[in-house]
Amino acid sequence: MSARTDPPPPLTAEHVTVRFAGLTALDDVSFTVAPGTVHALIGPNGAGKSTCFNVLSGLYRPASGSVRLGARDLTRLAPHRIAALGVARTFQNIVTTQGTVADNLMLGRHALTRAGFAASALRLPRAVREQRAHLAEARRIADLTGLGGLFDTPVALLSYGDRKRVELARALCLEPRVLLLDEPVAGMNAAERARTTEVVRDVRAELGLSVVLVEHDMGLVMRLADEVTVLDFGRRIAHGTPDEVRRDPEVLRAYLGTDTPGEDAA
Ligand SMILES: Nc1ncnc2c1ncn2[C@@H]1O[C@H](COP(=O)(O)OP(=O)(O)OP(=O)(O)O)[C@@H](O)[C@H]1O
Repeated sequence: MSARTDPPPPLTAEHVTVRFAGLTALDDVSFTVAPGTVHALIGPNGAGKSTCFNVLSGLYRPASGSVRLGARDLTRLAPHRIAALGVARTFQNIVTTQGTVADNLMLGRHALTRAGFAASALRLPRAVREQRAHLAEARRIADLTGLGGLFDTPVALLSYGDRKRVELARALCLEPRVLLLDEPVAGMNAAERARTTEVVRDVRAELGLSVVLVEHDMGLVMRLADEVTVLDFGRRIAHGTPDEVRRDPEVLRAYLGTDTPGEDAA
C-alpha cells in the first residue's frame, strides 16, 4: 500500500439511534470524522462508545440515522462490505493466537487477493506473483507498526503489546481509508502505550488515513486526537478539540465520580 495522496472521504454518522430492548444505547448521535484526522470517541462506562463503533463497522444496524463514507451510504451494509469499501476495525480483545506475524498479516491481505483459490493452490505464475506482492506489502506494514523484526515469529511468543499491534497491522493490511481502533492500548504497560501512540501517529502520517479511536486512556486521547466527541448515556454531550472538551463543564460533570479527563487518567 503506497502512501495515497487523495484524502480519505469524510466518515459521517447522522442522527444515529440504537435501542436494546427498551434501553437507548445511542440517542440521535451525529459527528463527522474529517479526512485524515484522528477523531476520538470518549465517555464514561456505558456511554455508548462500543455501540457506536459497532454501528460504524456494520455489526449493529441503527434503529434510525445513517452512516456515510463520502457519498456512500454504509448503514445497511454487512461488515465485510464496509471493510471492502475502506473502513477497517480492530477489536478490543486479542483474537490472534495462531501462526506467525506474517501469517496473520497475510490473512488481512486475503480480502484483496484477486487470483482465485485454485490458481493459488496450483501455484500458477500469476498467483505466485500476486502472493509475493502481498508478502512485500505485509512486510512494509510490519515495519511501519514496529513488527518488522518479528515478521516470522509465532504470535503466541510475542509480548502482549506486540500482539495488540499485530491486530492493528492486520487491519491496516486491508488498505483502509478509515481505521477504527477499539481501545488500542487497553491492558498495556506505560512503555507499550507510548510505543503504540507513536505507531498510530506514524501510520496516520505515512498512509494518510483517518482514525477513529475509542480509548479510556485520556493521555493518549489528548496527545493523538484532533477532534473529540464525548458521549454520556448514549447522547453526544460535547465535541471539539481535546483542549475544548477537557474544559467543558458538561464533560467534567459526566466524568465526576469516574475519571476526570486530564492527562494522567488511564
Ligand atoms: N448487545 C447489547 N444488548 C443490550 N444492551 C447493550 C448491548 N450492548 C450495549 N448495551 C448497553 O448499551 C449501553 C452502552 O454500552 P456500550 O458498551 O456501547 O458503552 P461503552 O461506552 O462502550 O462502555 P465501556 O466504556 O464500558 O466499554 C450500556 O448501557 C450497555 O449495557
